[in-house]
Amino acid sequence: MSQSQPIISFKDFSFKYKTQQEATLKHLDLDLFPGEKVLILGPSGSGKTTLVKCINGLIPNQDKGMISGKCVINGKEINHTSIFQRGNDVGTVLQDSDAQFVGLSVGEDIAFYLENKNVPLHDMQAKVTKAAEVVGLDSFLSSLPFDLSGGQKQRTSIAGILHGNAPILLFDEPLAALNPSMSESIVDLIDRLNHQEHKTVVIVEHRFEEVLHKEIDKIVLLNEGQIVKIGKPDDFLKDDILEKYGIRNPLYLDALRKVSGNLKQDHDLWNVDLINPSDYQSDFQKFLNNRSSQPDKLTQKDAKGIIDVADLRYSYDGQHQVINMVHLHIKRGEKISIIGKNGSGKSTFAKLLTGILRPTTGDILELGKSIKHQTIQQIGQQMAYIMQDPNKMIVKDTVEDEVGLALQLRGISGRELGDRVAEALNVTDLYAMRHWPVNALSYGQKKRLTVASLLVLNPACLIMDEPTAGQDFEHYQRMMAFVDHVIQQKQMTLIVITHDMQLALEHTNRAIVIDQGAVIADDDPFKVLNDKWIVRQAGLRQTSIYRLAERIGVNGENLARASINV
Ligand SMILES: Nc1ncnc2c1ncn2[C@@H]1O[C@H](COP(=O)(O)OP(=O)(O)OP(=O)(O)O)[C@@H](O)[C@H]1O
Ligand SMILES: Nc1ncnc2c1ncn2[C@@H]1O[C@H](COP(=O)(O)OP(=O)(O)OP(=O)(O)O)[C@@H](O)[C@H]1O
Repeated sequence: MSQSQPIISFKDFSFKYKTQQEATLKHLDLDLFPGEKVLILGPSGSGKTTLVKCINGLIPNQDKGMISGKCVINGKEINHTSIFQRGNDVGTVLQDSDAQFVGLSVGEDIAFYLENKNVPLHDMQAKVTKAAEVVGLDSFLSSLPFDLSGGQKQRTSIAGILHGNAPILLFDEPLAALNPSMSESIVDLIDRLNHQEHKTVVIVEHRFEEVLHKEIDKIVLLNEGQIVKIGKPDDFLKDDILEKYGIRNPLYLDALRKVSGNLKQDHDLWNVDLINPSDYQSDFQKFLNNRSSQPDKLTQKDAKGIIDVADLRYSYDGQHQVINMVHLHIKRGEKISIIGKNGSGKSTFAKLLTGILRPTTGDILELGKSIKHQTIQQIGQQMAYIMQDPNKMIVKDTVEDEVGLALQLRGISGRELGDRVAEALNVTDLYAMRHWPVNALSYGQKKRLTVASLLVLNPACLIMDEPTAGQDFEHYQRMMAFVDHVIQQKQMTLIVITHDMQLALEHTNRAIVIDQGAVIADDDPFKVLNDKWIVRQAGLRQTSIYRLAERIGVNGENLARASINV
């Protein structure tokens, strides 16, 4: 790789948003060279997205503020380049794929990027079809954006940049909405664009283990708007620097550290396939001999049922069956993950449980009663649905008003209202902030607020859509410790919809796997991930711990259970 001229260069660069008192990026010095693949890591709020915006032109063209120092992208200073000119140098995939849709259909959206380059029509059709095939959306070319699942939208925006001419590609959390096996394919695809088309690639992603599926040239670690360290992945993995900054190491490295104490330093640590298994075999055998490989006793054996699904079917258009579930029984106190491919029907199922959608045929019994004749408010009283983005749920201006809203709508007032709001605020650790305006809360606090505003109703079940997506490890741990605490204190059932296999293993004791609307597995999550057929069929990923077990020659399910439960 020629290191003559950087393609992205920051020299003593600072940026302060117009509305902020202090600079968000401070005195950055960073050179990235043509053909490099770079990962930007850092805790939440460290300035990663702000850095991305400087590269793709949103700063200073859309987000105004004060710049000092110099930032040059492909030979042009950012102060003197419009956002359209920058589009020729930089292709971007954003975290919020809703915001990126410009076409009326998937095909139009992908084509939009080619139209700009005056591609002849027949070439364009072939290129659009090819791009859609690469991301597994060829049968969705005429679908409307609003008819797509979250992950399908994200795949469309990735397809859109495949045939552009921009030499720099930016990916801001590209994997957050993708099912695990698709995210592996996207990491492969990014690697091909980097190696075969010589694109310079900059990725921001919290799912570090999944990005490391292919080699990264350089990691830039940011904290509070400053660069803490630049280096190769192994420079970060051999000690605990990432954990210090709230970033989680790959699971297999955690296991190696727990079991063997010190890592053998002479290996490439970034890839589980490059470690030397014989170095670790006896340590792992000893470790497993000393530990139980039995699943946690399911304390819910005698618990009451709260959800019964009977011959449930749902279709949006009267033709395609999106949900097709024969039978499902869920008890009080269970902690369940719903996992499966993008578009398999997970969100549709959650919307049926909460009364947002109504079954085409069949029924759901909740606490023994059919939901057929219940209103959405009545169902919501027992089934609390927490969407992924708290900003889409909050309607009131202050914390206390938001939490009281659901009770007021049900005619509750006076002392009872005050007591129940105070209790929910206490459980969620928001009582001290009860008079705060909602917009002064951080993302994590807003998420807790959405939980509080549904907890006041004393629901039987908390249904959470990707509770930890887009959050760094520290926030992830805090969020899940909080959820575990609430569930236990209130004896509730937890249902999480997630693509995060680590979350399913660590915080749930039953995984329901959905494929094309049907349940194809329903078991202990450690067992589910040990079944290669299910993993492949449902687009899951075993996590690096199972691969480590395979290399060392021990049982993957036992190793994952023992090392995660240490
Ligand atoms: N449009 C904006 N106007 C004012 N301040 C902003 C704006 N966008 C971001 N900030 C501030 O800049 C800081 C860094 O935000 P940024 O989104 O760059 O962080 P991040 O590292 O990408 O975080 P995350 O991992 O949570 O996405 C935050 O403290 C935020 O308050
Ligand atoms: N409003 C809608 N109208 C028509 N079809 C829809 C609509 N919403 C979703 N679909 C389709 O229903 C299927 C299931 O979508 P759903 O959102 O339930 O999937 P999911 O498993 O939650 O996916 P993801 O993991 O990507 O969030 C998909 O094929 C999707 O295209």
